[in-house]
Amino acid sequence: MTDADHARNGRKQTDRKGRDGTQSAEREGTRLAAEDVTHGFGGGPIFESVELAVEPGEVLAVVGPSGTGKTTLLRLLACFHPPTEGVVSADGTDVWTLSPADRLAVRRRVGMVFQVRSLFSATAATNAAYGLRVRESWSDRLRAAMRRIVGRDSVPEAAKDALSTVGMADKADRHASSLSGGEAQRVAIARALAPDPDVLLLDEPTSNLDPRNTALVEEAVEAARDRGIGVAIATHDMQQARRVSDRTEVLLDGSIVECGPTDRVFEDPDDERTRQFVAGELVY
Ligand SMILES: Nc1ncnc2c1ncn2[C@@H]1O[C@H](COP(=O)(O)OP(=O)(O)OP(=O)(O)O)[C@@H](O)[C@H]1O
Repeated sequence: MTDADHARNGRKQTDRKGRDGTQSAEREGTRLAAEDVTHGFGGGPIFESVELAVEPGEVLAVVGPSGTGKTTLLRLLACFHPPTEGVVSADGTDVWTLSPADRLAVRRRVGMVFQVRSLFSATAATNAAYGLRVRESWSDRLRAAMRRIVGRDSVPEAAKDALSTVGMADKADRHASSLSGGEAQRVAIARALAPDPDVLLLDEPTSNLDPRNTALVEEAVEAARDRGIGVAIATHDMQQARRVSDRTEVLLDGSIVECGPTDRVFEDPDDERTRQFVAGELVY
């Protein structure tokens, strides 16, 4: 079965309605894929021949123990650097054959939230609006700078919406340094969501978060999917993968050992190592 077949089979049979009951706006989206990708850092490959695709309006979980290369894979999908071998493509085009300007345009359709929290020293609202500001033209940026100087700076609606999505609207004016770890992570997700990306890449978004913050982050993932965004979430938390994802890929021992609809991967895995990993019997 091809990866695209897995994608179609794996897509959950939920209707694509938003939390307010309205149908999400149809968007074309971007299909981001790793095609036969091998990557290493000079000392042999970390993983080999990885096939993976983030489909619009779908949540893909990439699961595996610590150190298997989940972060590396997300960074390759985010076009941070080229793979040692193979292709990272956006809608079928090898991103590393594009001009730097065209590749930047692809990168701007991708939001990434890193495992290490990385808010700027500013308010939650300013952080959430950051991605919008860097996409503005120079003249718009100049006007925004003038508004800040004269104290008439306003928070863009998209940043407010994104903060609402992660349940942080009431803390928009709080400085990043005063936020709890869970709140800061939710603002980081708002920052990635505000520019309305086609693809959202989340690296262990809830490691070290309490159940309430974890639930809010998972709700934001669902809201993103409802808007037609393709989400890839790297996690070592199998239960989280089961809760939020339509499709799961298991990265073990340097390759994808399992790929398919999440329910199937959990209930009837093809690979014995997946069964052991899911059952918590495989200890790394
Ligand atoms: N820039 C780098 N240079 C050299 N080795 C690296 C680099 N980045 C990652 N690695 C190595 O690649 C392997 C995979 O790391 P990666 O962070 O992708 O794994 P992971 O599955 O995301 O782990 P975790 O769940 O702990 O974050 C590790 O052995 C790591 O030490």
